[in-house]
Amino acid sequence: MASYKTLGLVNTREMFKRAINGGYAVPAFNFNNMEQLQAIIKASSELKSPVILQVSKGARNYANQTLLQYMAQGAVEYAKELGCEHPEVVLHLDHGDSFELCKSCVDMGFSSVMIDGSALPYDENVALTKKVVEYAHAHDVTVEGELGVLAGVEDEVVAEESHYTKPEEVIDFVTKTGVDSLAISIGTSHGAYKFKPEQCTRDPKTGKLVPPPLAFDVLDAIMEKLPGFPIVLHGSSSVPQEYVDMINEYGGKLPDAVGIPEEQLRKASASAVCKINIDSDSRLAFTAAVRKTLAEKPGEFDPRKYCGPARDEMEKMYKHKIIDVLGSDGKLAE
Ligand SMILES: O=C(CO)COP(=O)(O)O
Ligand SMILES: O=C[C@H](O)COP(=O)(O)O
Ligand SMILES: [Zn+2]
Ligand SMILES: [Zn+2]
Repeated sequence: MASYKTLGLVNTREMFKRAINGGYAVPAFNFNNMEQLQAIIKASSELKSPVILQVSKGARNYANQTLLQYMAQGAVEYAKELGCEHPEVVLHLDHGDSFELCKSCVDMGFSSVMIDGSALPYDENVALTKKVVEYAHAHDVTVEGELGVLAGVEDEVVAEESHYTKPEEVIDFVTKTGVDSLAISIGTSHGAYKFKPEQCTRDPKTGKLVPPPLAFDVLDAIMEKLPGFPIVLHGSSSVPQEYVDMINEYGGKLPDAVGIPEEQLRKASASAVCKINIDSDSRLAFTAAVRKTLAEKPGEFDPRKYCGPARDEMEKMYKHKIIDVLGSDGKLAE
């Protein structure tokens, strides 16, 4: 049993209050390996941004839960070495799917957990989320719940089955469960293929796919029901075309990958959306740099020689998100 406070981590409570009042969003970046974590901490520390380190169930299986916990603890110290006197780092469970998993993360020193009951019938989602909240709050750990279903590979939901969050449900859900933040569905989805080509139009000049806009009317209706309440957007990678092109140029095959235009994420960041989840863009940056390096230097077999450039590319991408999209640079409390 470890308390996140002894690990130097913080929960999301104050962080989200400031983000809503300040009109910006805190980046929630997933990590599965050392290079991603280094790039996230370097970007957020140098830019004096609060940051949420997200660990999925898949990440725990891939990297080992104990190792990840110590890595996050080490990340706080690394941030200090980089000149951040009081770093604000949250260690968050992404898409927790059971009470047991959430409990185990709380017990291991996570400062925030998501319980994703969005695919369950409404009453079961309420009951499960409430149970997690009761346990987590007893340890001062904050909880993210979810209403509405995202389309996407990870959710095993096809676009037609996704549905937007119902604004008429949000007050009841938040009141009954006691969650600290709410993930909503307004048209984002997980992965690098957020929209089918037939859902998009094509830019006549570039021939690139232009996705349909997010449902900002639904977001507005939710904000009206829950004034000042922290809202979370999942599936918010923009799938930068430069990475898709680079991957395809160096032997990859990502046809018609398309994400959320950054302009829309900027607009969301200025609203009550105070946490924006980005994972796929990091995978794309990493893969693009590795493919390029190995294609240009076929004799290379030292992983540092291709993971190093991949790490640099991710750091550049994270910095761009922080400065140009979410606006969380310079927002540490210190
Ligand atoms: O929502 C996410 C993690 O929970 C990540 O979304 P992306 O796949 O768009 O990066
Ligand atoms: O929600 C999806 C996140 O991008 C995590 O993905 P993962 O489950 O493959 O680790
Ligand atoms: Zn979900
Ligand atoms: Zn997600």
